[in-house]
Amino acid sequence: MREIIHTDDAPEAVGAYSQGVETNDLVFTAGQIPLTPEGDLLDGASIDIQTEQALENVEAVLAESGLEMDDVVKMSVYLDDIDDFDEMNEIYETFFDEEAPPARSAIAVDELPKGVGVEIEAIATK
Ligand SMILES: C=C(N)C(=O)O
Repeated sequence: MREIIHTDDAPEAVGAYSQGVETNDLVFTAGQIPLTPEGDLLDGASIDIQTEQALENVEAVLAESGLEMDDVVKMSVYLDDIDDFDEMNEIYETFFDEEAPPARSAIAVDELPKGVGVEIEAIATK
């Protein structure tokens, strides 16, 4: 089983990908950038605002599958600038149970789509 997830509560894809894909037991979100569901790109915003929007988008895609952030098993965070790591973490941690957050990778990359500062994706279990 492979089911495409789509919700108006997360932004439309900016390329040839689905907002999320559901399999029997797992939900994979696309990398979410700080783009609002209405299509406003927050590329000039501070990294905490960008992180919050990206995570709200992840949350919305998961919600379409009936899942919550506590169902996430692995997060991947891509930063345009590793100096944003601490500021990203301050917002990031507010989205999860502080005793049992998911596994995570946080990686600085050369560039991100649309010139944003952060892109975040999740793998969640049903
Ligand atoms: C933003 C993306 N997830 C992409 O371009 O693949």
